Amino acid sequence: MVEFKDIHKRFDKNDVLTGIHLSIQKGKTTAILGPNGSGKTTLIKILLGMSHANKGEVFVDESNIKNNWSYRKYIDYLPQIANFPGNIKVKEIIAMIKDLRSQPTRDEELIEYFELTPYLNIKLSHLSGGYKQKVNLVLSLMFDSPFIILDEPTSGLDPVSLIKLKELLKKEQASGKTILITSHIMSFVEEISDHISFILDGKVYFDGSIKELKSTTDETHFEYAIANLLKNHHA
Ligand SMILES: Nc1ncnc2c1ncn2[C@@H]1O[C@H](COP(=O)(O)OP(=O)(O)OP(=O)(O)O)[C@@H](O)[C@H]1O
Repeated sequence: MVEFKDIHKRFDKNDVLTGIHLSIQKGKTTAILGPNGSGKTTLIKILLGMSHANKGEVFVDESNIKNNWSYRKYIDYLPQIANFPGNIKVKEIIAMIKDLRSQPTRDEELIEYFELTPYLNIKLSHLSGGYKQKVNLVLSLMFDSPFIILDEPTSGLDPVSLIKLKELLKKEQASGKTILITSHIMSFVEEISDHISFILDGKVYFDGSIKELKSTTDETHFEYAIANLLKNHHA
């Protein structure tokens, strides 16, 4: 569904991505993992056209994104940091985002699901980090698109909300959606991902299933398998 071919990205003298080759399969959940600053968000932004690669190409459904941006309306995107103006109320930001894309939405269902009804008249700047993230999730998922990209969706969520998010994503998976996530919460990644792509030093260092990762690293625990990748790389 998505093919990254030899993606290079530099910020000044910082070579962040130095030849990323990666496929994202339709109907599967892929986790892009890697240490802080390894370029996960940058790669997502390149896919969304929010950042441009210095070299390389991205194909969505075999079409080069340079020539065709229409795929973006089939993507729901949760940014790592959503910068919404603080003086806007929750219900107002939801209405504004709805207006931007005149498509059917399931905002009411999601507001109820994340128990946001009592917060609809509260200004965004008055919300706690976890509630801001829940609003962010409603805004990102309300269009019910077939491809979901979630950059650190677990950020700030308490254990109950995290379970709710996992259950929601499992429903999305069952309905055949393609999901791309980044997260540093390994238990979350292990529970919902079919495929792991681990970025290190600008390249894809491991690409495969969790089972393959465990057998490659000879570790039975996912978190240790990831740590093992890093340890062996730096050994
Ligand atoms: N607009 C920018 N200008 C300059 N440098 C940038 C810019 N965006 C990202 N970078 C740099 O690119 C590198 C990769 O950043 P990115 O946010 O993609 O990493 P990440 O893997 O998502 O990190 P994290 O796990 O901490 O969220 C970092 O060194 C970051 O400082």
